[in-house]
Amino acid sequence: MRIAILGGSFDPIHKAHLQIAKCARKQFADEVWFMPTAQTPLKNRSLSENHHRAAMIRLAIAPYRHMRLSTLELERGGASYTIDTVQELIRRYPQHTFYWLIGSDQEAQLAQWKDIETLARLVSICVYPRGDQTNITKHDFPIQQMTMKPMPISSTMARSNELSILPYSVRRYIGEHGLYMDEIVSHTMSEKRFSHSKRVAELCVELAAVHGLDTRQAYLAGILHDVCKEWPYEKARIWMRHMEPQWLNSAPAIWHGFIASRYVKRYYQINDREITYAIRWHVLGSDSTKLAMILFAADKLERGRGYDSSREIELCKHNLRLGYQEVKRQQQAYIEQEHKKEIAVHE
Ligand SMILES: Nc1ncnc2c1ncn2[C@@H]1O[C@H](COP(=O)(O)OP(=O)(O)OP(=O)(O)O)[C@@H](O)[C@H]1O
Ligand SMILES: O=C(O)c1ccc[n+]([C@@H]2O[C@H](COP(=O)([O-])O)[C@@H](O)[C@H]2O)c1
Repeated sequence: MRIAILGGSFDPIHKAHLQIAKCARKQFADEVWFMPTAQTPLKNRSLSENHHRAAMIRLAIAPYRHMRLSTLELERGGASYTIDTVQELIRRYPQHTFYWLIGSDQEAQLAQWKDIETLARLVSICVYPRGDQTNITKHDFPIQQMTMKPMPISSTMARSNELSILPYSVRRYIGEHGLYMDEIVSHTMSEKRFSHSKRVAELCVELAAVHGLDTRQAYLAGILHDVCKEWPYEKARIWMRHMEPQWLNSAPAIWHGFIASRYVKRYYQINDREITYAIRWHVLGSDSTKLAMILFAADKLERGRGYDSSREIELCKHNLRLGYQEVKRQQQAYIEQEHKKEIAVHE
């Protein structure tokens, strides 16, 4: 059989990866195998855990009969040099002919690949166009230029909050496991607010650990709680009108909790009700769940707020309900004051 291999970090797999595989299948290959790297040579970024990247590939290729996942490089570990992989594939499957698929950004780097000339003798290297890149690099070895309608997308874009470039199943997986959330959230807000969100998430984890709660849930609630806070007023109003009409006449300063609880569910596929409930009530406060009390308190008490909150933090650790009530009492006056100001501005 003719087997086309698409190697990559797949952190995460996106729609252009699938498109390359579909084109290869249509153009010449009997099967396309996805080969996630353990460590990608020529890239320094540390990758998400192997099992997550492999699971997302499995989900993305599930609808396609001629696509498979190979975990050969993940199992081998270390730097994933393609020459080592191809030699191993030929040894294991002498009956097959192998082709190596790359995007045109990789073509420009081929001269730096380990033993590239030997590699080019063992497999046909097939280059798919990427974005609007049209330069064709000259090589001393043969390259097949393939055709595909260019798709200017990347895993980096997905990790920067452009989740529509991912198959739906992969989006769901990311939400379910809270992958990339720091990086994604950092692209939705100012640096200052992101630093605040990080500190809230860390304090949520600290308090959750003391009270025996799931620290992963606590971290996600903290990092996501302000994800809609910097939305423009008109955009926030549209969401409130459609999703939360009963709160539309409340102060806009308190909307972002309601909006974020809906938004993280819809856009990030965070379906964990503990998390969405805590986010929903982080501005007004709710003592219905421990996580909601923790997030409310951590938002006000995180250590970068510019005042000494150590007494209240200790109180929250010692007795969460008492700590929460104390913070709520201190915040009540502030919220009422903000409410009055907002009404005055928008009347
Ligand atoms: N939009 C695209 N068009 C064509 N080829 C692509 C595209 N995206 C990725 N590829 C190719 O798929 C292979 C695997 O890519 P990889 O998993 O590193 O994704 P990536 O989007 O480049 O990731 P990152 O943004 O993290 O660098 C590489 O050969 C790459 O050139
Ligand atoms: O073998 C090499 O020297 C080599 C150098 C750079 C990249 N590669 C392979 O190219 C594929 C795409 O890499 P990347 O950086 O786009 O994730 C992946 O399978 C890498 O192992 C291989």
